[in-house]
Amino acid sequence: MFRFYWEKFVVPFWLLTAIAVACFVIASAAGLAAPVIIKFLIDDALENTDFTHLNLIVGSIVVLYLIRAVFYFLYGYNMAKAGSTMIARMRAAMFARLHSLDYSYFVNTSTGNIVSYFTNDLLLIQQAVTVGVPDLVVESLNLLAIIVIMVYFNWELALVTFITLPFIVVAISHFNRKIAELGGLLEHTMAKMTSLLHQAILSTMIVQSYVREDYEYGKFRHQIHEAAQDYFHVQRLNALLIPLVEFLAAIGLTIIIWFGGREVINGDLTIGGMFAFLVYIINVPAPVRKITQAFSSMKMGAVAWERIRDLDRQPHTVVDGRLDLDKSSGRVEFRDVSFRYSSGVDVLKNISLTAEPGDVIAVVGPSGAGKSSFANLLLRFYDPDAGAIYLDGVDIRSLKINALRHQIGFIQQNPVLFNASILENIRYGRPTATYSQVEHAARLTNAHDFIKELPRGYDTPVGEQGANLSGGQRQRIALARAIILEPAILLLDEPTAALDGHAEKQVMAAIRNVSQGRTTFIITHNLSTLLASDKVVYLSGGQIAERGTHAELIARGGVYARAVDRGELGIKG
Ligand SMILES: Nc1ncnc2c1ncn2[C@@H]1O[C@H](COP(=O)(O)OP(=O)(O)OP(=O)(O)O)[C@@H](O)[C@H]1O
Repeated sequence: MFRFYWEKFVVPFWLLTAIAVACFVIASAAGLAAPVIIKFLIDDALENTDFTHLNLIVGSIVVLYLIRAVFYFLYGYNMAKAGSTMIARMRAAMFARLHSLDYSYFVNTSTGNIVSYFTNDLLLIQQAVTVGVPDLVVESLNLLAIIVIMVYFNWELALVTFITLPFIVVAISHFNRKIAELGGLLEHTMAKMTSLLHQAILSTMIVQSYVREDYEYGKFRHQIHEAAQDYFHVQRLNALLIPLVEFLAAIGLTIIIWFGGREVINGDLTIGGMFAFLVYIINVPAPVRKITQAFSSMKMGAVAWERIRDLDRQPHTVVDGRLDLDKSSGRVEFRDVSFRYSSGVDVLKNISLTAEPGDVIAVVGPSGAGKSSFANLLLRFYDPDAGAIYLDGVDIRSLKINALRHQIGFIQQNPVLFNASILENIRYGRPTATYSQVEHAARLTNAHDFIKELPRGYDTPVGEQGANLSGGQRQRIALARAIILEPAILLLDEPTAALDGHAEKQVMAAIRNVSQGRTTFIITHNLSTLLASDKVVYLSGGQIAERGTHAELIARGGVYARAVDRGELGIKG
């Protein structure tokens, strides 16, 4: 646990933390000196009715507390600066790491978990470094100083007074351990709640259309109830802890009054000395409580860090290549490619296929045949288990992933648009594109006319997930976004499947425009596309069952023709 804080916090921010500790030592020394001055007040100034002495002592107390206030501020300032910089760096590194992870990680991990790394877990670490670590260091010093001063003043009284100290330590650590355990539960409940909330926001439309608001609310209410219970248990312990510690401290106080009183009566201790003792003992519970709280906060932070490190532990199955590729011709070859997801059977088996530059290849097949997996391999979201895919004769595993993906304009069934203007969405992959380049891309995809009609033209915000636009409009913007990169290859995964007849026609016209001169793989059920393709590849059970033009395949009367006949491929248009 300490290693984490040492490596991530103390070492990188050694100057800030050292200054902070120095400031604290000064502030603490000023605070601890006050009772000594009060002793002089009682024993000298009051005893001798010396007004000058009294004024001097009062003045010193004001100055001491001023010094304490200033240095406490400087201490808090430096700690906060180091803590917030550390968290900002961690957040940035985590975000960068997130985007470098294999696609399969996102398929297999719940979004709520990932969100919770960035929110709840980072918050726990933030609390640990900005409150826990400094408290542990400075309050330990504080406690040590109090003990040393008390022993120095009167070691016998100090020993008697400290009889209650072990009880205070045991009580506090017992309670804090329980609080930390419950805190862990609360953390878990909060992560589940974040996950539910995230899902609820994403699926509002489905929830409302299926009139399942009550059901969703019921699920959420259950989590709220659980979180409230956990929170209540934590607070109940906290509520019990403080009076208990205060009671134990009061016993310490009583001992001082009794034992110290006897010492004063016997003439072995001055009244001022006894008063100073009382002030110190009152100051003991706070550092003890803070030290044990700091321990549990640091423990929770270290556990959160372990959870976050899940991001670092993910293996890279898709390893980046070294070769750059400026402009591809668009010649793609699948050579004997087989692939399976981590668990399960081969979803693609011995796929061999060549696309010459400019070819339009339609990939068809029943649901589950492996069409999207075929696209995933070309984009290197996964790598084949056997065989290889070549671009311009180079194994794509040797290419830099970024260089490969720059050559491919990828369009999905439901395009993802960012909550920004149309302009920003179209030039997402090429932020330096000029307004006229954006407009040119939009004209090619038949999007310019409808964009011009919008109140703010290219500056119109598309809304969350592009909700301000129709499905066909979203798809044409996504096409413009792909085309502005001038990719050699277009990879279209059922681009019109979610559209009605009119929108489908508009998008298909746009696709015809932009596929000119580009190698195009289109997973489709659209008849006109099948008719216009150079080659139809019929996938079935992960294998290429047949290939040829649509007309050839129909004339052949094989599995493809029979599947079309039986309406199994859902071909329309
Ligand atoms: N991430 C995954 N992990 C495990 N299995 C998967 C994963 N994605 C897809 N599969 C399985 O791989 C097989 C092929 O899926 P794929 O999505 O490639 O089919 P498809 O032809 O595109 O289907 P559809 O037309 O329904 O979209 C299916 O059996 C599917 O269940």
